Amino acid sequence: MILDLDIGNTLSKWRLKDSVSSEIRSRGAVWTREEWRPGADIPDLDVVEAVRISSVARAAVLDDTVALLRRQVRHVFVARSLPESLGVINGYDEPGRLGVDRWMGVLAGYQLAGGCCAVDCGSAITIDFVLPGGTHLGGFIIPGLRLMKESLKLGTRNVAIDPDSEADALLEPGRRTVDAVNHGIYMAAVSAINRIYSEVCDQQGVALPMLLTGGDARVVSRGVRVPHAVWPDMVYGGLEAICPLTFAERAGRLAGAPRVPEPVSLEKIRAALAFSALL
Ligand SMILES: Nc1ncnc2c1ncn2[C@@H]1O[C@H](COP(=O)(O)OP(=O)(O)OP(=O)(O)O)[C@@H](O)[C@H]1O
Ligand SMILES: CC(C)(CO)[C@@H](O)C(=O)NCCC(=O)O
Ligand SMILES: [K+]
Repeated sequence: MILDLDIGNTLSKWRLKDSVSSEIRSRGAVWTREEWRPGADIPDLDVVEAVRISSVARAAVLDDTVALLRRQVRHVFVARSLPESLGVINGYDEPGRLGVDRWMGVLAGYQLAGGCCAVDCGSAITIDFVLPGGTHLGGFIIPGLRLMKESLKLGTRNVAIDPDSEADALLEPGRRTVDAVNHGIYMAAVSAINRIYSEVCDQQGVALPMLLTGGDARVVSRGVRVPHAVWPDMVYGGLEAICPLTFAERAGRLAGAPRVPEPVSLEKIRAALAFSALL
């Protein structure tokens, strides 16, 4: 079995992948904390022959995790943000400072779609761009839905947006605090994503497919007007691409990859942008 780990600021997500059939056998998430201890909600390491890790947690958390895993697993691969990988040139002035989860998303997106806009809706919402030739332009970082809500301190932090809510209902003015906050932060997130996408496609003169991932991807997806696909395993896709282990991975097949969405024409994007500029 291969253990893939995506250690975020809030949650550490894991999945177990069969190294022969490439099937995903199980998955889970635990709070990111001081030490990653096998327990009830963590897979049995005895069956694991290789681990691949993407971590944006503090260095000490990663070091402890790696030390613990190395005692029981032979191959432990830790992904890093590099100046160039798999034909993608990292757009950061200091490439190592780009969050490795973003780098994994960009590599997966490029492998699947060529140029694309990779959006990760987690603790933060990150919006990254890579052009068809492999130039990563950099991106945008805004607070995620939960962070936005917590920062308001209106006693609404425990009432999450119902992931099954209709996007249209979320766009109505709220008539109580919890709705005003939930609808407000939702609008802030989706309108930022729509606008940033249009601005960058306009600047670059190219209509790019959009891919969405992260804990809030499903609910955000309902409000994003730009054609896009949700790819829950996009960060894992980057790990598969950069450190292929199974037969399918070596052949370039990324687990759970969606169909590449067809972007609308650049003319339409520009027309929408020109219209918003008038408002
Ligand atoms: N069980 C859960 N616990 C906490 N957050 C959850 C849960 N389920 C969904 N979420 C949502 O997912 C978001 C967290 O995103 P994600 O799962 O991608 O991990 P993260 O560790 O916070 O992200 P990052 O990698 O950006 O640090 C939160 O904003 C929250 O709204
Ligand atoms: C932005 C987050 C928190 C998103 O998970 C992560 O990618 C990170 O810590 N990045 C480092 C800063 C940067 O990417 O510029
Ligand atoms: K993330």
